[in-house]
Amino acid sequence: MTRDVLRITDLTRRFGHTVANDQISVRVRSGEVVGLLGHNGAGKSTLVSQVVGLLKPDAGEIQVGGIDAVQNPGVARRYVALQPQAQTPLDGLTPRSAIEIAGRIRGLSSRDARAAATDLGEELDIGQWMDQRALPEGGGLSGGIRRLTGFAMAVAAPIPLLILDEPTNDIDAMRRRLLWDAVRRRGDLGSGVLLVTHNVAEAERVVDELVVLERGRLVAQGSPATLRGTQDSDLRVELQLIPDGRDPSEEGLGLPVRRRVRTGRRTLLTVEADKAASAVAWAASQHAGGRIAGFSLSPATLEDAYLALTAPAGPDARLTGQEADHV
Ligand SMILES: Nc1ncnc2c1ncn2[C@@H]1O[C@H](COP(=O)(O)OP(=O)(O)OP(=O)(O)O)[C@@H](O)[C@H]1O
Repeated sequence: MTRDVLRITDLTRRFGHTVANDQISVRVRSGEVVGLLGHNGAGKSTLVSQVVGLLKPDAGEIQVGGIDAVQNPGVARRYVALQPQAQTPLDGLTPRSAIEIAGRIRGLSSRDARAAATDLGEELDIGQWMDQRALPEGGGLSGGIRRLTGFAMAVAAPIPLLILDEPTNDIDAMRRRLLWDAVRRRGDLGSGVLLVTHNVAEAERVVDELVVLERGRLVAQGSPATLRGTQDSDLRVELQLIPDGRDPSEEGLGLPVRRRVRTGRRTLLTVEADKAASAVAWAASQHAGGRIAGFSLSPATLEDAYLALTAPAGPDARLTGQEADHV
């Protein structure tokens, strides 16, 4: 039976006049990967810092593995492993020794810690750097290898709750894929995973649930399919706008559009599959008339929905949100 390894209820934290977390409720069950999304300053790190006892909430509750983490942060901390957003300090250590130390701190025997380090070196394809020493000021090991070592340290021993804060920063595309697989595997092995990321497109493939924060508030929560808010058959028409930035879709296409999101010189239109032919015909005529620079058709993605959910308000907004239902 799955159980909650993290239960956050009405969590509120202020810094002066800034409400960094405003009555946020989130749960993570064992075996579940929950993505925490939000733009810079949305309140993600503030939430994580409170879960691991680095900050005290102004109000609300945090339970980690059934322990009250606000009243007993030291006890709750035993149930959590955190890979922080900042690089883990490694100077003077090799990845192998750092991972072994992390495993020993988490209660593994020296033999099991050695085996865990070797296995993680293979899983993340960092075997060739495992015995290379990290030197001061970023010497000895690249940022990506340091980041992967930080991940391996967090997962060196099984843990009920794993918190990963931007684990894919600095990592090349091939190893990023290995890392996402490794994250999913930790969930499948029974950990609850809270994954803080900006990488919506890649996270979509590994998360069970998503929580979206925007300026301290929880603005959406649910499975990727729910948040996409569209049918699987829906399609996305992407318009590349001409340099003067005019968007002819603002004047209407003459057909229903589920969602319209503008980012810079790009507009993303989500349309039902049976309207795709009309939408493409419209886009082709706009292109032929020189009113757009180009267009493409592809499946609707979670990223489009995320951009719409977190669109800034106001007349100067560069994004147009979900209220643009029919254009
Ligand atoms: N120690 C602090 N003192 C004052 N304000 C703070 C402090 N920590 C965070 N804030 C403010 O709280 C808000 C949320 O910040 P937080 O770091 O939690 O966002 P975030 O979603 O983690 O951002 P990022 O993606 O950039 O890491 C921001 O407005 C930030 O300026």
